[in-house]
Amino acid sequence: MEPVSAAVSAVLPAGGSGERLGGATPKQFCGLQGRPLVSYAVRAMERVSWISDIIVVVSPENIETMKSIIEKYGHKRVTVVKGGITRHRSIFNGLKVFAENQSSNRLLQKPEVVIIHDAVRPFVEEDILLKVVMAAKEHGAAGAIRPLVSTVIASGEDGCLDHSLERARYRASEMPQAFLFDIIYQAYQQCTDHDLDYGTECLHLALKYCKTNAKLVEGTADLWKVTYKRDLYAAESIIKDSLSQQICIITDVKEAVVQAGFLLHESLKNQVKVEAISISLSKNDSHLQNIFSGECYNFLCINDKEYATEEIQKLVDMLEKSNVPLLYPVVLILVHLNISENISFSIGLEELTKIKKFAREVKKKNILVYGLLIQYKKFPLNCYASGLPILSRGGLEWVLFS
Ligand SMILES: Nc1ccn([C@@H]2O[C@H](COP(=O)(O)OP(=O)(O)OP(=O)(O)O)[C@@H](O)[C@H]2O)c(=O)n1
Ligand SMILES: O=C(CO)[C@H](O)[C@H](O)COP(=O)(O)O
Repeated sequence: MEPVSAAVSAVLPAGGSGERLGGATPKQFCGLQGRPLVSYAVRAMERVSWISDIIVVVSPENIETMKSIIEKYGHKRVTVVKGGITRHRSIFNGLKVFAENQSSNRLLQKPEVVIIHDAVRPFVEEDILLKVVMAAKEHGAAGAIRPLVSTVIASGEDGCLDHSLERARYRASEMPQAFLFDIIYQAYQQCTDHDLDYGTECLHLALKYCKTNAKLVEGTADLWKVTYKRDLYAAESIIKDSLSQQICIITDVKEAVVQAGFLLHESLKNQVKVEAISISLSKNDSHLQNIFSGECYNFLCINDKEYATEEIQKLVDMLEKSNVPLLYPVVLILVHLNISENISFSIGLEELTKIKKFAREVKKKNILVYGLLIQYKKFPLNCYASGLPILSRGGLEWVLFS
């Protein structure tokens, strides 16, 4: 991705009470797949290397909750700031940490561009962040927009239709938005109490107080804001869907095994997102921990060892130690690679029975273990395994065995 030549930080307002969603827990702290909604938004920002500081603004009673979320999910570069009674007041508090010395927070380096993004919009990608930041650098302000779903109408005092807007001419203002820091900060400083208490649009403040016409950037459909209960269900389905599309390939250090990992990556990459190809299970501890905490639930463990159960046991132990919530089944595919010239598959019946027993055991913990035998040759071979499904692609031939 194109490097960003500006200091960029982000403010995530998360200080609301989620009245429209209802329930005792504000929506930003509701768990989706065991992880609070706000943590997804923080992670989306954190993954972007060119964002320096991430300010999360929460109501005073939720400061400790937010700090424990940061601790639990290992969030980095995050500062928690006390919110206000409205969204605009919360955002203003977030911006102040870059411009004014606060008693409870150290002064952070003022960015050239600041991103403002609701903490309840978890699916923001680097691509759209980059677009709004670049547009803000050029125009002073920018925000993501979407086509309107419904037509906007105005009702008269009698409760009857007064007029309706031509839908094609209007857009829904979404997030992320980005601003030259000085513009948005000056705008907030000039705001009236009425703006701070009733305003809903940051882009409008930049226009009203700094004469800055924001550039509007077409956003993706999943930038919508979790507002009602149904949105939580929708967000959870999107998360589940994306988890099922991610896979981590773990290989042994041997060249042929690593090569097979890359070949599998090649053949899988159009269908799934390959998170990482990690070499060696034991040596890459912290690398794997990151993958676990990034909530990858599918693993392909390739090796050519005769006793592969030990390898998969190691992975299960690491997974359990990582405390990743196993609410969603983890799928471990143990690939036994036969790179020898021997045509018959080299896994013994004893080892096979052991793997099957192991698979039955870990299934109780919501970990599903499957085994795959792959005959790895430069040319197609005849596979010998009666009654078992056989797939073949290029120099790989594989047989599902568990
Ligand atoms: N005093 C407030 C109010 C809102 N927000 C944040 O602004 C974002 C968008 O606001 P909205 O969806 O309206 O959240 P709530 O105010 O919590 O929802 P509701 O209007 O249904 O009460 C949310 O991340 C919310 O936590 C905030 O930081 N401080
Ligand atoms: O819609 C918006 C565009 O600026 C904001 O993202 C914000 O979510 C509006 O907040 P509220 O729902 O409280 O009016």
